[in-house]
Amino acid sequence: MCFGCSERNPIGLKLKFTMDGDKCRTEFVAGEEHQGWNGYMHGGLIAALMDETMAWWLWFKDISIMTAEMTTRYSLGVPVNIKLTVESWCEEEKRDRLFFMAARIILPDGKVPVTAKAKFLRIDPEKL
Ligand SMILES: CCCCCCCCCC(=O)SCCNC(=O)CCNC(=O)[C@H](O)C(C)(C)COP(=O)(O)OP(=O)(O)OC[C@H]1O[C@@H](n2cnc3c(N)ncnc32)[C@H](O)[C@@H]1OP(=O)(O)O
Repeated sequence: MCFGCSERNPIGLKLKFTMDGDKCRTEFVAGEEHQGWNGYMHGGLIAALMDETMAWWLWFKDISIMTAEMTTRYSLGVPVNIKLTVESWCEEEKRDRLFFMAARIILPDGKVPVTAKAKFLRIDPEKL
């Protein structure tokens, strides 16, 4: 019952993903229950949105992974109650095992308040 994408997780984000060319995308509207500071989305949840969108890029290609490392750059606050677009893509792959991924959040006016980079390692799907 994934916190990011399961329809059955009662407190989950219930994200749905699509692949468009080399990008994986989802949309999300944060509510007041997702706030940190008043009116702004909690940074940990922003990271979760991006982690999940990068993981799904790999999942669409049938690659089972774990996040091994992630860096998030918060340049602007992310307001609640507006539609966010989250995009991810793969920047590099090493030995068919280590995937260098990137993601960004896009606001309705085109501003990019947060970007992330992460390393994902392929794991044996039987271990999931
Ligand atoms: C339906 C779809 C649902 C999708 C849901 C996705 C959920 C979102 C994704 C997540 O949030 S996953 C949860 C958060 N992540 C974790 O809990 C991961 C915890 N860590 C682990 O399980 C292991 O450390 C890991 C699987 C990442 C790696 O363990 P391994 O035993 O497979 O690897 P090992 O430590 O032996 O390292 C293998 C190689 O990778 C290298 N490596 C490990 N960590 C690295 C790193 N951070 N950066 C670069 N290289 C790294 C390591 O040096 C080594 O290089 P060599 O092969 O050359 O020796």
